[in-house]
Amino acid sequence: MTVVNVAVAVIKVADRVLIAKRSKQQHQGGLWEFPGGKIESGEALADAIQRECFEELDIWPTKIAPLTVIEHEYTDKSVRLEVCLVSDYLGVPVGKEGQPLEWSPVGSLNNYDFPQANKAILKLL
Ligand SMILES: Nc1nc2c([nH]c(=O)n2[C@H]2C[C@H](O)[C@@H](COP(=O)(O)OP(=O)(O)OP(=O)(O)O)O2)c(=O)[nH]1
Repeated sequence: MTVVNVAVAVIKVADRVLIAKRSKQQHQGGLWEFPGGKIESGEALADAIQRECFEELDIWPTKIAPLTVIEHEYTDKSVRLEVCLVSDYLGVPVGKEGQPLEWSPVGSLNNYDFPQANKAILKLL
C-alpha cells in the first residue's frame, strides 16, 4: 500500500490544544483531528504545516518544532504522520472549511474520538 505523508499540527497555547472535526466524507470522517494534510511533493515539513494551517484555519504558524513521526496502517490506507508542535502563530483560527473547532485542555483530549493513529500523539502531550 502506498504511504500518504501527512503534516500534522498540534497547536498548543497555555495548556489548550486546537482540534478540528473531520467531515463525514473524508477518510476517518466524523472523528476529531489535529489540523493538517498531505505534504506536497518536495515540500518541507514546516512549509506544509504553514500552508495547511493557513488553508484550513486562516492562521500562520511562527513557532514550529518537530514532535514525532507516526506510521500507521488503516485497513484502506497507510499514513505517515509528521507531527509538529505549533506554539505561536499569526491570526485568529477559524474553520475555513466549515469544520467545527475546539480548544481542548490537554487533560480532556481523551474525551474526543480521534483516528487510531492519534493515540500515540495523545500520549506525548
Ligand atoms: N490532518 C490530520 N490527518 C490525520 C490525523 N490522524 C490521522 O490518522 N490522519 C489521517 C487521515 C487521512 O488519511 C490523512 C490526512 O489526509 P488529508 O486530511 O490531507 O486528506 P483526506 O484524505 O482527508 O482528503 P483528500 O485529500 O483525499 O480529499 O491522515 C490528524 O490528526 N490530522
